Amino acid sequence: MTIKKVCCLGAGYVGGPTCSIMAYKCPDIQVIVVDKSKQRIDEWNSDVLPIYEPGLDEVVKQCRGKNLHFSTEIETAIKEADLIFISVNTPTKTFGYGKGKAADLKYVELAARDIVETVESGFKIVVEKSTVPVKAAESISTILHSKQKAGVEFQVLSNPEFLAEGSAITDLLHAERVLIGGEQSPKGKLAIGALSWIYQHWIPEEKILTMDTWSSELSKLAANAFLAQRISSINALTPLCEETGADVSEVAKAIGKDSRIGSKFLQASVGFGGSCFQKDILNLVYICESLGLQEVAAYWNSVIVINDYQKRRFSLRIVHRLFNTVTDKRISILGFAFKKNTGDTRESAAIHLSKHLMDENAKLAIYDPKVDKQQILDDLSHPYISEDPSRVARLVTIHQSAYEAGQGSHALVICTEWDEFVKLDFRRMYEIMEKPAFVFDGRKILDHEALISIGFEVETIGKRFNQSANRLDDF
Ligand SMILES: NC(=O)C1=CN([C@@H]2O[C@H](COP(=O)(O)OP(=O)(O)OC[C@H]3O[C@@H](n4cnc5c(N)ncnc54)[C@H](O)[C@@H]3O)[C@@H](O)[C@H]2O)C=CC1
Ligand SMILES: O=C(O)[C@H]1O[C@H](OP(=O)(O)OP(=O)(O)OC[C@H]2O[C@@H](n3ccc(=O)[nH]c3=O)[C@H](O)[C@@H]2O)[C@H](O)[C@@H](O)[C@@H]1O
Repeated sequence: MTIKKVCCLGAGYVGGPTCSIMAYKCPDIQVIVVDKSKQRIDEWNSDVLPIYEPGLDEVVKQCRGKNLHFSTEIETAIKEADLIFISVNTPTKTFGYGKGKAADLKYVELAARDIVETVESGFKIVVEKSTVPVKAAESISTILHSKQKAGVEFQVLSNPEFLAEGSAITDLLHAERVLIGGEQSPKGKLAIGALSWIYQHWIPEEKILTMDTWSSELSKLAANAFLAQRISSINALTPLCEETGADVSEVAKAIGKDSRIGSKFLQASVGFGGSCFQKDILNLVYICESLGLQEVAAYWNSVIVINDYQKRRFSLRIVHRLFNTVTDKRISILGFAFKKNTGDTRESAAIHLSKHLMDENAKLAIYDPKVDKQQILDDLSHPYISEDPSRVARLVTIHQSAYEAGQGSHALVICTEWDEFVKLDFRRMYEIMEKPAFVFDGRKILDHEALISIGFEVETIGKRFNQSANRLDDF
């Protein structure tokens, strides 16, 4: 079967970049990305794309209007497409059964209903790109088949996405693997073959793994759980390092040399953020609990427990080192995105850190090179973060540069590993700060010895400086 038109429901961090690369690599296919949000589609059609992702602008500019289109005409796009990706959001439920853990499949289900109500004829392949609980494809399939019109046939595939924000374009162009799960029937295999054919435009065939739908769905949750587990494992060693005088970077280097462990994803930090790790692990925990697998649920939940502990611990350390009070002290938060090279703040450690410091009445001067002012204010005004949003207006200011944020502050707190923070002129920064001037490096990116020689008091993750231990004793 030949695919001529592809449509994607959801023009977000996954739908947008994935379809842009698909259009770029498959000039013989028309790709239409649709979204319910007119504002988001308008932005995709403008010069300032709704998401920041290195390399994305160039790809979009090259294909947009040729074989890549962004539209709110959802029905038309669904009707005309041979293959439909569902790439909508699957947030953690905030109400009812499974509140705080289970994935909210409302948007996936609504997308499936949009499809079944719109399609009038032909064989349509529906591809679950969103990250979903195991057996979600089965639910989508049930919805599609329950209202299917005569002359219409659906096949549902699972094709989870493994891109990471900030490197999405490289990840998509050079994917280590593409996973396609589907029914092991002749029609299922036909659909798998059709989706595989699209990817084969740029991904070597041996990197395209095909399997049953449930294994594919579980593999996505498992991959994120394993990645997050590595971060929590290295972070769990950081308090030990700080207590004993060991250096977590040395420990990471030593263990990473063992090829069975490997060196990637061992960067200790203030805690992982992002829209998916926590959400997907909570989802896994919920599935385990629903199946009565309490020990397994507790095992995966501990990854989140350590992450929360790490964020809280770092905030406490800031308060402790600033002589146990930060009330009315100006603290510069450098970086608000959950990692560098993205403007995404979802579940960013900076939000939680800011909350803890606001609870202590600190005045926060925040700077991030890619996050909008309004986004920061919205994040901090969220009811989960500030019971009283007027506190945000009183305590938070947003700045245009690190120096502007640093002016008159008692401490710099590095929350995101932006390259520009490494290149700051710290002598200049030292001059404009209150004394003693503190640096809390939550990302371990700065030259700490150089900072100490300038006169800074330095704290970082997983390493104790003798100087700070002495000062703590003095206090
Ligand atoms: N953000 C990431 O880096 C990754 C995300 N994922 C998964 O991909 C899925 C999407 O994530 P994001 O792109 O980050 O979400 P997002 O929130 O950026 O985008 C989702 C979009 O879907 C739209 N939408 C919702 N229902 C719709 C419908 N019925 N028709 C058309 N549009 C609809 C929303 O308006 C929104 O713009 C999630 O399941 C996530 O877990 C997977 C891998 C990476
Ligand atoms: O399902 C998803 O959404 C995606 O989730 C992650 O991608 P992403 O969250 O975009 O970014 P990561 O690079 O994984 O970083 C996540 C968080 O962990 C932190 N991190 C990462 C690596 C590390 O060694 N230490 C560390 O603290 C980052 O700073 C960031 O806050 C996975 O890496 C992707 O494969 C997956 O597709």
